[in-house]
Amino acid sequence: MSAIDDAARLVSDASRTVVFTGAGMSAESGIPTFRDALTGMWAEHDPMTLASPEGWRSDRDLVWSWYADRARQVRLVEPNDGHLALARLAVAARIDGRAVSVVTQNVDDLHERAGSAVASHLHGSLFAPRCESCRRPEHADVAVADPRPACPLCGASMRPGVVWFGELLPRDDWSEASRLVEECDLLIVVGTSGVVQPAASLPERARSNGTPIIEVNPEPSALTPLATVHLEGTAAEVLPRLV
Ligand SMILES: CC(C)NC(=O)[C@H](Cc1c[nH]c2ccccc12)NC(=O)[C@H](CCCC/N=C(/NCCC(=O)O)S[C@H]1O[C@H](COP(=O)(O)OP(=O)(O)OC[C@H]2O[C@@H](n3cnc4c(N)ncnc43)[C@H](O)[C@@H]2O)[C@@H](O)[C@H]1O)NC(=O)OCc1ccccc1
Repeated sequence: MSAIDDAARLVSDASRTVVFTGAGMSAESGIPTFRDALTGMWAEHDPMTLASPEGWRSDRDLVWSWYADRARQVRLVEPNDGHLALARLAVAARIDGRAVSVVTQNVDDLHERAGSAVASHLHGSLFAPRCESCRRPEHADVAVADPRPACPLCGASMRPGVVWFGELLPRDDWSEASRLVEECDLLIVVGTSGVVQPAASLPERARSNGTPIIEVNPEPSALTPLATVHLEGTAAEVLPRLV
């Protein structure tokens, strides 16, 4: 039996599937992966600096503009066949009482725009700006505002609603993701290099529970050794073949 047949059987036998996605999931929509995020005018910046509290404190305008640029980019693209296949998988599963939950590291809204209910945005969202002081949330449209807006309530600066390196993950999203992975009977890992913690510990937890893992990635990743089945291909090519 081929790897795709093995994977398709695991998918059809599972009753509680979790799909854990990274930047590779959105690559075919035209959103560069994190490692390639710095193309064009941002090429001269270090992502870890831009995506950190230190980077923010040293240049709020630069960091805000980077995120506003990324939010505008996401609004210009569409979910790809991989996103659409996952939404279909969840609908098909729900019909016969099974569950498919999406846990993502991505800060774009392409899963939602494809029709998936995202159970957990581990690293926040480009479209959830909030006040850096009173934490007052603002409308998604504020995320693409340039220049950087102030909080209408306390006058402090708005900040992107993402999780920066060195920041704790949103408690509810982390506990929901941990619960779903603990209880799942299949984990599908799509388009992640598996190097960012604590997110990358979730597949390790599934593996230690003996849960089968399907990995979809054109390259080997840090998570490939954990995979029961590694499907060497892209999200938009492979996922439709699992539905
Ligand atoms: C780099 C790493 C070593 N550093 C960390 O993990 C740090 C520090 C750390 C904590 N614990 C540790 C333990 C050990 C070592 C380090 C640490 N973690 C943190 O800081 C976390 C917060 C991490 C969250 C950071 N925010 C992001 N994003 C939001 C912002 C933004 O987006 O700007 S992370 C960001 O990068 C990550 C990128 O990874 P991937 O998604 O995997 O993307 P990547 O580009 O790497 O890979 C793409 C993959 O797709 C594949 N691919 C490409 N095309 C396709 C395709 N078409 N189809 C399928 N696959 C494809 C490629 O082959 C590749 O494999 C994503 O998670 C993304 O969200 N906070 C924290 O732990 O707080 C408490 C604490 C605090 C201080 C000290 C200790 C503890």
